[in-house]
Order: sequence, then structure tokens, then C-alpha cells
Amino acid sequence: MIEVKNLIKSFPDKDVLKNISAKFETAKANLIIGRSGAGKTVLLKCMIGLMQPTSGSILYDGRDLTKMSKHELLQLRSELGMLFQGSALFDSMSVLENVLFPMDMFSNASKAERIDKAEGLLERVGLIDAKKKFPSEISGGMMKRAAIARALALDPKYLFCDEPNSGLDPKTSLTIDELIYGLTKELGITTVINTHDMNSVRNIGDHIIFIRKGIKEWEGTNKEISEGPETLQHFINATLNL
Ligand SMILES: Nc1ncnc2c1ncn2[C@@H]1O[C@H](COP(=O)(O)OP(=O)(O)OP(=O)(O)O)[C@@H](O)[C@H]1O
Repeated sequence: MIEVKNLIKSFPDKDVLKNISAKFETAKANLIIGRSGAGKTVLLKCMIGLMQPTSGSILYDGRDLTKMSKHELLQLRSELGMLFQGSALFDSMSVLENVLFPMDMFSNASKAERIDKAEGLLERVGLIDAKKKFPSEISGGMMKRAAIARALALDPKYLFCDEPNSGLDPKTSLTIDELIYGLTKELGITTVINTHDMNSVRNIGDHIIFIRKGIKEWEGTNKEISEGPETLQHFINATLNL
């Protein structure tokens, strides 16, 4: 579980995160939602250590990122998987080489073991037949699958996904959501997803953190939204559709 406590992030001209406290639960899809400019990306960047918060703490299963030494931060980084917007695959590498890349950089496993692991992941994301293809030869949804396999190559405990559905049609978005959700359960990882997508909220929103103008407006489950007061549904819908 990741717990954010009293997180404040201010820039010289603006207070962006205004005392946010929230929990991101293990083996769940934790969705950060809110309209553009609400502070979702700044929150995500603080959580992965790319941005220093002004104050507050970020606890990874009890370990406070804001108080870590360089060595502890390096250890934590090895436990984080990242799925970037736009997939961010290396164009000059095949799908298989892209998935091998983090292992070639950071794993002590033998070449045969690394290939075995990469192929297993590609099998799991339904991309084994495309392992020799290059990113320019596959669809956006396939690129996203390859990026998911790559994000999982080093067995992360925590998976961060920034707008995983951006640029995808609704049907492909649903497949990608279901893939991330299935892997979250199978591998027992704490998954954090930054999204605008109301369909994702409905389909995979185990735990939702709704940010508005830098304040945590609401926290709960998709069930609580669908079974809750209509005003809440309207409010969230209206915010995400704007
Ligand atoms: N480095 C920075 N310096 C100053 N202001 C910043 C910086 N980074 C972000 N901001 C401001 O913080 C606010 C929140 O930005 P953020 O990118 O977190 O929004 P968001 O909710 O992720 O929006 P979107 O969904 O469009 O990505 C914005 O007003 C933005 O201009």
C-alpha cells in the first residue's frame, strides 16, 4: 500500500497540491481522477520521486520516500514499474528487445532467463506473435501492451500508469484497462492510474481518488459512485467530461 499524508506542493506562483491525504491499496487499481489542471500529474510525479513535495509524506508500505537516502531511493525505484503516456517504446528496437531492455540494464539473470521472462510476459499480454516487429509496424493498442510487458519486466511491487488510454479507441481502451486490472490482481501489485476516462472509473475503479483544484474532493470505490447519490455521479461525470 502507498499512503500519501498531508501532501503539499507549491510553486512560486501557485499552490498545486493542497494538503492531500489518500491511500493506494495493494492488489487494487487505484485511479486518480480529476479535470485537466487539477494536479493529478504533479501528485504522480511527487509519488514516484520525480518532484519534491513542499511538505508531507509518501509511505511505500511504511517507508517514507521523502526521508530516504540515495541508496534507499535506488532500491525503491527498482520496485516501481512505469507505463508512460504514448507508450515510449524505443523505435529502433523490436517488441522483444523493448521488453528485454530493463532486464539487460538491471537484472543479473542470464540471457536465456531474460529472454524466457520477456517471452512469458509477451505471451501474457497477447503479443508473442509480434515479438520481432518494430513499434512502427504495430497498432497503438499493441504498443501499449508491449509497454505494459516492459513495465513488468523487473517484477515491480508498484505500477504507475499515466493516462493509459490516451489515443486509444473505446474498445481498445477497455482491453487495456482489463489487462492492467487482471495483472494487478494476478501479481498483487499496487497500481496507480492517472486517468480522465469515466469508462475506466466504471470498469476497473477499485479505489478512486478524485482531485479538484489540488484538493482531494472524494475517495471511494466505483460501486460507491454507481450506488451512491446521483449528485455524486453527476458531479464526477461533469468534471471528467469537461
Ligand atoms: N513545474 C511546474 N511549475 C509551475 N507550475 C506547474 C508545474 N508543473 C505543473 N504546474 C501547474 O500545476 C497545475 C496542475 O498541473 P497537472 O499537470 O498536475 O494537472 P493534471 O491534473 O495532470 O492535468 P492534465 O489532466 O491536463 O494532465 C497546473 O496549473 C500546472 O500549470
